[in-house]
Formats: sequence, C-alpha cells, structure tokens
Amino acid sequence: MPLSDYTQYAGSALIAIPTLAFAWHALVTRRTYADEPPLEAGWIPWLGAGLQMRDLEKFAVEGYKKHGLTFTAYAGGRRMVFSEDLAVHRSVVSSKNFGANQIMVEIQLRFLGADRPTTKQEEAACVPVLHTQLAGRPLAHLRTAFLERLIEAIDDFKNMGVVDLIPLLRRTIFKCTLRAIFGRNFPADEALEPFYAWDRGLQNLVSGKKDPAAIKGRDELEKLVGDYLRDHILETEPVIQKQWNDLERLGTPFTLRVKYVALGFLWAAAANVAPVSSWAMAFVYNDAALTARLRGELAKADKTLELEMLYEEGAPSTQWVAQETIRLTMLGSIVRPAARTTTIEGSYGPVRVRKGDLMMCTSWSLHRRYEDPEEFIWDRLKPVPGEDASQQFYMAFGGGLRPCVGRSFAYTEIKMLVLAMLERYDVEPVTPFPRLMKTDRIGVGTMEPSHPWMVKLIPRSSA
Ligand code: HEM
Repeated sequence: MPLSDYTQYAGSALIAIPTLAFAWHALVTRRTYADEPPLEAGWIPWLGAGLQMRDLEKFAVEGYKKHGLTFTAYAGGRRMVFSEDLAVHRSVVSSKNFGANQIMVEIQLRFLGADRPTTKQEEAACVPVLHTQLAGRPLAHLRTAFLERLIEAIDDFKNMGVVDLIPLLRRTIFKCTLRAIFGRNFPADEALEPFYAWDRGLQNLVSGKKDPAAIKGRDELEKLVGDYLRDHILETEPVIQKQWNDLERLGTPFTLRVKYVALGFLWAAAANVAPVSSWAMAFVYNDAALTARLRGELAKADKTLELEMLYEEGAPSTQWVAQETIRLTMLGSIVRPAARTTTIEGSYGPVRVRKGDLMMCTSWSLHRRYEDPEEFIWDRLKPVPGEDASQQFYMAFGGGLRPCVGRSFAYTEIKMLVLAMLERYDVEPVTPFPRLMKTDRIGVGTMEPSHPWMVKLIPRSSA
C-alpha cells in the first residue's frame, strides 16, 4: 500500500477515535435516569470531572450549590455520588447494598498494610466482639483506667507555665487513651511520632499513592505494638484479648494479628478523639461564661458520686460542648461502594444509585448545613423542647450496620478532660485564639489551629 494511503488512514483514525470517545461519553457516561442524582460529568472523555476534583472540598461545595443535596460526579472511569443529605447518609449506612466490608478490606490492605484481608472466620472473630463489647456504652473499667491516667498526666502540668495548649492536650489524650486500652505500660510516648507520620498519610495510603514517611511511621508503630503485645497481652482491654486469642486459635499469623486487632483499633481509638477533645477544652477556656457555667454545674452536682460518674453526669452541658466541637472540627466522610443498583430514600424523594457507584457521604459538609456553620455555639445541638431540629444535620459516628463502637467512650473522654482541667487549672491567654483551618486531607481528620494558642496554666488553689 502506498505511503499516502497509510497517512490517510492514520488521519482518519485521528479524527474517528476522539469522535467515538466523545460520542461514547455523551451517550453512556453522561446519560442519566429521571430518579438519579444530577450528573457532573465534565467534557473530557473518561477523565470527566477528574481535574476539578483535585480540590475535593471546592468541588463538593460547588457541586452542592449547583445541584442540591446529592449529585453524581464522573471521573477517571468511576461514578461517585456526593451527598450532604442526612437521609441519604442514614440509608447508605443501614443498607446491605452498600459494602462496609469492602471499605474495611481496602483499609486493611492499603492503610494497615496487611498482605491479605481478613477471612470470613477472622472477620466473625473480630467485628461482632467489638460491637457487642464496646458499642453503645463505655465499659466501666475503661472509663476508670482512662480517668486515672488522665489525672496523673494533668497533675504534671502544674509547673509548666506557658504552654501551647492544643497540641499538649492532644498528646495527653493520645497517651491516656492508649494506656487505658492497652495497659498502663504501653509505650505511648514512643508511639506518638510514628503514629502522627502514619496518620498524616492516611489518605495517600488508602488511595494507593506512595507515602514513604507514612509507611515508615506505620512500620515503626507496628514493631512497637507487636513487641509490647508479646509480653503484655493480658494487660490489654478484654475486647483486645478476646479478638487476639480467637485469631490465634484460627492460625492467623502474629503480624496480621497485630494489624487487624491492635493497629486498626489503635488508630480508630486515638486519631479523632485526641484532637477533638483538645479543641473542646480550648473552646471552653476561650469562653468565660461557658467556663463559669460548667464549673457552676459541677459545684451543684451530687458530691457523693464517684469521680468518674461526677464527670460523666455532673455537668450536663459538656455533652453539647462535645457534640458541637465534633460537628465543627471533624472533617470525616463515610464512603461506601454500591454492591448493586438500588434506590434509597433521600429527603426529597427516591435516589437511584448504580452498581459500582462510590457513595461519598460528606459528613464534614453535612455538619456545615447549620446557620453560621463556622461558629462554635456550645448549645447548638442541645434539643429544644417541642422542636426536633437541633440534631438534624449531625451524624459524626456513622450508624446503621457498622457504627462507631467507641462513640460513648469518646464523649466520656471529652467530658473528663474538660471537667478535670476546669477543676484544676485556669488559663491566661498569651496569644490570640487561633482560627480553625481545614487541612488538605478533607474527608478525614480534624481541623488544625491556624497558630499556637499559648496560654499560662495557673493551678487552682481548690484542686
Ligand atoms: C470523636 C471521636 C470519634 C469519631 C468522630 C469517630 C467516628 C467513627 C466513624 C464515623 C466510624 C464509622 C466509619 C464508617 O462507617 O466508615 C467509626 C468506626 C469505628 N470507631 Fe470511631 N470515632 C471516634 C472515636 C472512637 C473511639 C474513642 C474508639 C475506641 C475506643 C473508636 C473505635 C471505632 C472502631 C473500632 C470503629 C470500626 C467499627 C467496625 O469495624 O465496625 N472510635 N468511628
């Protein structure tokens, strides 16, 4: 065939391929059904809205403004359904058509670095144990152990003088939480830096990107936790011991036991509650009227209560402070793939979702549907008698089939920190109160302070 014919064919192909790609894109990926959420498909075939999604927060916020509470985005061959509708979030976490287990498998493989996901038997030895032993109520001994360690730790603040309050409390809660769960001798000081390095890389690891610093942190932490558990398993919470022993009986190798039982729980237990409680404390100290109110409630509380019950129930307003802090500072999302094409109930009627769609339930933006969302209003979530609106956009702990098992322990920890500190210290601010800054990991984690909040810690004479 003469060369000119080849050039002619190549020229036609150059025109035909993009034309077909655009036709396919227009007919298949951009096609929607009446009850499906509006589609943001972009104009570039396959890539779709991928480029806009590099700034996920901006993309989601603009998408909600343009399309309403729920919309679909097409990017890189995948459809994602973004929603800030509480009704959709509830339906997704409660329906077996959305794979919570599939997400856990991704987390085990990529974030925990396991070389295989748990088998069905291993899953049965772990998840129901967590849910029956920890969900819905803080175990009395866990609460006692935590408070004991907390009081020891904050007693050490007496001679510190001027401190950067938020990170100081964050480290304190991290250590006390882990020493309550894994035992008094857990090397929490050494765990801190590797944990932060690993946690900072969460999003990279889960999305399959390279993050050598996060992997190094995780490896160090895994070694530390593994070495500790070899000799101290009997000092850990019964929920850890039971899973550990059951997996050992099933023949699960040591390294996988460390990952499935200890590392996953360690992250879930410490990653959110430590920063959230330190923000709660900072908000309270920054508001003289609120500080006085909580101290007043404690002063009127029943003095015959044991200390942990006093902190749990003695100042009821701390519950709303805790919830409002979580609403304002948490940046998490619930992510679930749809296992089949299904229709769920949204606030404004049925929402049809296709098999394979990735549900992106953006809790961080749902929590911003209140008025003045960036303000800390301590009693915003306190139910008003006769109205049912206060909690209408609040869903911080997931729900349905696999909710957070540490929910009530998390509230307990926040209350204990706030009240134990209020009883023992006043603060004198040295620098202005920081603004809350979203991190570049939106979808996971918590807000960061814009600058250190330096305060002088002044021990109270009554403590
Ligand atoms: C402010 C603090 C906390 C927040 C906002 C939070 C939030 C959540 C959310 C949203 C989930 C569900 C994730 C999903 O469905 O994809 C979850 C799961 C979980 N949380 Fe929490 N959590 C907190 C504290 C804790 C604490 C203190 C513990 C342990 C003592 C804990 C242990 C867990 C565990 C083990 C799971 C996984 C449950 C399962 O596998 O079924 N969390 N958490």
